[in-house]
Amino acid sequence: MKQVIIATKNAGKTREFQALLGKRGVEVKSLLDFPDCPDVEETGSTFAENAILKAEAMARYFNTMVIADDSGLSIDALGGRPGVYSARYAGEEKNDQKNIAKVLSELEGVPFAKRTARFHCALAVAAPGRRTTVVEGTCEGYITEKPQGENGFGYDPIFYIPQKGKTMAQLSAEEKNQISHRAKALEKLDKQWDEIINGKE
Ligand SMILES: O=P(O)(O)OP(=O)(O)OP(=O)(O)OC[C@H]1O[C@@H](n2cnc3c(O)ncnc32)[C@H](O)[C@@H]1O
Ligand SMILES: [Mg+2]
Repeated sequence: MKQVIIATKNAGKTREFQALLGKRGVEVKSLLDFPDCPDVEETGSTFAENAILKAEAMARYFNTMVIADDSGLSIDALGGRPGVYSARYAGEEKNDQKNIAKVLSELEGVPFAKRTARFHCALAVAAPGRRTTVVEGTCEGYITEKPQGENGFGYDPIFYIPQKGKTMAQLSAEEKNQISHRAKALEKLDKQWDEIINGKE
């Protein structure tokens, strides 16, 4: 089975890529399999910039093709925050519960109709000697008033999807992988998948 390195240290993302790419006949390694690999500073101001930074740094480090995911939540009533700061919104320790608590307190008193938000995912594919490609996907929803559901990771317990009548964390992994920002971005790579995997320009 062909292997692909996903340049992420996030266990939740890693599980989703294992399912999403498993379906495409690809085995996923993440940076959790390479504990010595360096951290890449996410200094970009967009998801795409950060995905490119992570993908290109890790493609150089491993000297092979890698895919990086930079993602996050944009809340309209907060002017798009937490945005590219989603992972570390409540501090450098990247604590999901604290991030959720901060968002909920900032949204206190905002009525449901004004709690619109979207998840973004930018995927960058980088390989030595090849042009880096970026694709993006989004998923629309509303921020709830309290967390609900145990599945997924990050902000999933407070992200309500009207079409499902559930939060992202109340969906099964399979259901999330049909509608998520990550799944949507990955679908955009499907046309070039053969080239990506086989390393053709
Ligand atoms: O940079 P890597 O190592 O990939 O891991 P990270 O967790 O730091 O990842 P990002 O920099 O892309 O930040 C993404 C954050 O956005 C949130 N997020 C992204 N995708 C999500 C999803 O599918 N469900 C819930 N929250 C998500 C979550 O808080 C993530 O930590
Ligand atoms: Mg990160």
